[in-house]
Amino acid sequence: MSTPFPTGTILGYPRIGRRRELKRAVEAFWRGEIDAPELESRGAALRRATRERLAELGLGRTDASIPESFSFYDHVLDAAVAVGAVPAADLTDYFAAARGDATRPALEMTKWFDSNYHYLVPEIGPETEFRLASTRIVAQFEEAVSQGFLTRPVIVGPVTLLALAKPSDAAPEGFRPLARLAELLPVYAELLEKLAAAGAEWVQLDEPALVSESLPESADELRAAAAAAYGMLGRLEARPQLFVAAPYAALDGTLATLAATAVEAIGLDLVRGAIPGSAGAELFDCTKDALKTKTLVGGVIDGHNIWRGDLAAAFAKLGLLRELSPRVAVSTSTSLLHVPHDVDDEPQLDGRLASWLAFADQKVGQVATLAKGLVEGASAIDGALAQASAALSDRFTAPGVRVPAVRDRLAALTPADFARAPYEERFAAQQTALGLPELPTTTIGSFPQTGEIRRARAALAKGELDEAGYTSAMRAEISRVVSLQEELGLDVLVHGEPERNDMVQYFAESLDGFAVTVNGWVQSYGSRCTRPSILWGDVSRPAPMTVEWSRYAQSLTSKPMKGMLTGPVTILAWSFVRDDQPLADTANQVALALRDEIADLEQAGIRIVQVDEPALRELLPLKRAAQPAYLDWSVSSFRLATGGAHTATQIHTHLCYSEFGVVIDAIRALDADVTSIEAARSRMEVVHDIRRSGFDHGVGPGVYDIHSPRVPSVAELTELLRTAAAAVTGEHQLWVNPDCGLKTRGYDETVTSLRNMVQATRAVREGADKIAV
Ligand SMILES: Nc1nc2c(c(=O)[nH]1)N[C@@H](CNc1ccc(C(=O)N[C@@H](CCC(=O)N[C@@H](CCC(=O)N[C@@H](CCC(=O)O)C(=O)O)C(=O)O)C(=O)O)cc1)CN2
Ligand code: MET
Ligand SMILES: [Zn+2]
Repeated sequence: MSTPFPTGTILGYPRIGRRRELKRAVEAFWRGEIDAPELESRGAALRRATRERLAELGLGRTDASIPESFSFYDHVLDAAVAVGAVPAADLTDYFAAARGDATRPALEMTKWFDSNYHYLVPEIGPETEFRLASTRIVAQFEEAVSQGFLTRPVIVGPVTLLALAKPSDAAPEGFRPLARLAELLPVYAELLEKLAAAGAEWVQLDEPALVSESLPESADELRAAAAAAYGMLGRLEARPQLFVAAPYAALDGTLATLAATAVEAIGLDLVRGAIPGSAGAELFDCTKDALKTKTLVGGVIDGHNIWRGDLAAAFAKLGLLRELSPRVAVSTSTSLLHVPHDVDDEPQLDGRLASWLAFADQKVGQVATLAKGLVEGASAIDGALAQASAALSDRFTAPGVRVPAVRDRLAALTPADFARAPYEERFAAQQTALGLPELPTTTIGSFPQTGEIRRARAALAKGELDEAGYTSAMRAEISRVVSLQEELGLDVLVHGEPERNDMVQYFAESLDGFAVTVNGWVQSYGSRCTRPSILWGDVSRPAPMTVEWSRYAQSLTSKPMKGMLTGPVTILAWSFVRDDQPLADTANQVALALRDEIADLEQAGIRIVQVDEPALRELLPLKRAAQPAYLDWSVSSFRLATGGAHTATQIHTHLCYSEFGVVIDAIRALDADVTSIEAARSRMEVVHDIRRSGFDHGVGPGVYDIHSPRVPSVAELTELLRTAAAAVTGEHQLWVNPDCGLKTRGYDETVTSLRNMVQATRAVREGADKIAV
């Protein structure tokens, strides 16, 4: 008799640690302060604490309900290393693959589905040799066993690993890594056999690629791959039972594909997707029959947001799932990687707001509650369901959630509020107002966030430094950054953003309708974390947010100083957002606050304002049918934010994190006067996309990659600029800038890189007649 699937589980748990212990440990290792054995032992201590905590919160110690989802840096990298696709003999190699070193550049990093988590993109070609190169996950399972746990190892599935990989440099034109599936599967088979031999009852294979319509592979191709993969792995003799999880959206027709294989359990995201067989999610009879033999793991607790939510509705979904199979379990919709650890760890949060929230630990508690309901019947959890419902009603009616003045202002908007004067008119007015040279040089906003800056902010928070002391420290930094830019010869300056802990949290701290956390860290990539703000009520701006810093910065120079704001879509994407009204309405509330800020910046003498929207692509729905509506409201909110700017005020926007192809029309529709865009890692490919799209406003394709400490040479920058200048000709202006903000870089490399950038620009300007037009 094999062990049944646990009645309650989660797809994964935060791995950074309640106090960012993992960040501290890996960064200490990188600095050479601790050695590999010490890092290993700190990792082990964290894993042990996680298992103990999850058991305390109600997951079973020995029923495979605790996921083994630890990673030192990234779970996609872990899977790629395990199958030999990315060579890494030890931890030093492993981090070198992630971050680059003297011998190799870092792997590319990109967004994990529609989240603010970034994974490393493995490079796979016809030459890649797959072999079981690391059994770290087996060792972790054995480590758990030695502590008295029977956990459930979690691995990125073979289809997702290949679908997320990119072709290696050696691959021929048109090659897709998924073509290597047949050679990869035996390695997964070997790993599964080793896990079975170690005593694993269940293994979780994460296959979010199966829900996405935003990958190069078509749904048919992904389905065929899933059929091949789980057909083969299902037929293995000595294997653990397989749980295939499909988080982030509905499985749609791929559910039938998985149902037809021998996998024992299927995880459905029932927060994003409907119950199979319900309206709009039809099921054929043969699939219905096949599902009766599977455990259906209902992801009814939202892993991607922090609301306590409607627990009774979640339980009702499980009831509907039971009509499809006698074996139903409750889970989170996604890994809890996207949420902070514990609401009870936020003493500064308003008690009423806190009662509406569930972070990872509270969500585990919710899973345990619903599991109890599944086993003992609804009456056993009546009280808990009623409490959650009461908190939900309280949330919808509390003061600040619906503010009449904010709502009246939104209701009174007209189409004119979303449009500026025609571009040609703006262009002429701005040329007169700004008098910029050809190929104007600028940066994206932030300068390096030094330890000194962060320490000043920490001292302010602890009361060791007063407001005046903090302001003068930040002003001193702004003044240094302005002098540096003048010395470098840049044309459009920035103040450097030293006063911002984060480009979203900073605004959340000064807007009504938001709350911020103290310990609510969420991993963004590797050791980097953010504390997403909580957007719980109607948004308004009690006072100007950036004006005094910008006014001060402009007072130091006669060159134009860019005002620097974060756009509505990005503020939403990087916060936890209320779910009681359409995102479009929330975005427009944020937009109005930004619109007022732009007016105040103009009053303060600022002639250029940049409104960053790096997350425009991130929030794009995974399902095609939902994309047009998203693009419509996201573009509108940006236009509302910027639509009040004077004709002579130049509006810039900035986007990063690649794959612009699909959103290029939306970028054009933003109608920003100048758009700076990540391009260096793709060697300016994006410039051609821009040209093909008929984009005719100003554009600044990033000429160097700020995610790497490497300093680009003048020669290489000149070459890139010539490429860009040849592609971007016509009525609009080409701008020269790095890929993104410089906050994660050090000063040494920043200064040299910018110096080279300015020198390359001068070379291209002087040789302008030699550029093909
Ligand atoms: N929200 C968000 N998402 C984003 C980005 C972004 O900038 N913001 N950029 C892209 C890439 N993602 C990134 C995410 C985080 C960081 C990052 O640098 N994070 C910092 C924290 C930034 C922060 O909030 N800093 C605070 C708190 C800093 C801190 O840790 N202070 C120390 C004390 C000070 C000291 O001694 O250093 C402490 O609390 O222990 C501040 O400056 O005030 C980190 O992990 O280290 C960078 C890029 C995409 N998504
Ligand atoms: N203005 C911001 C900065 O320079 C834009 C960053 S986009 C992730 O840091
Ligand atoms: Zn950026």
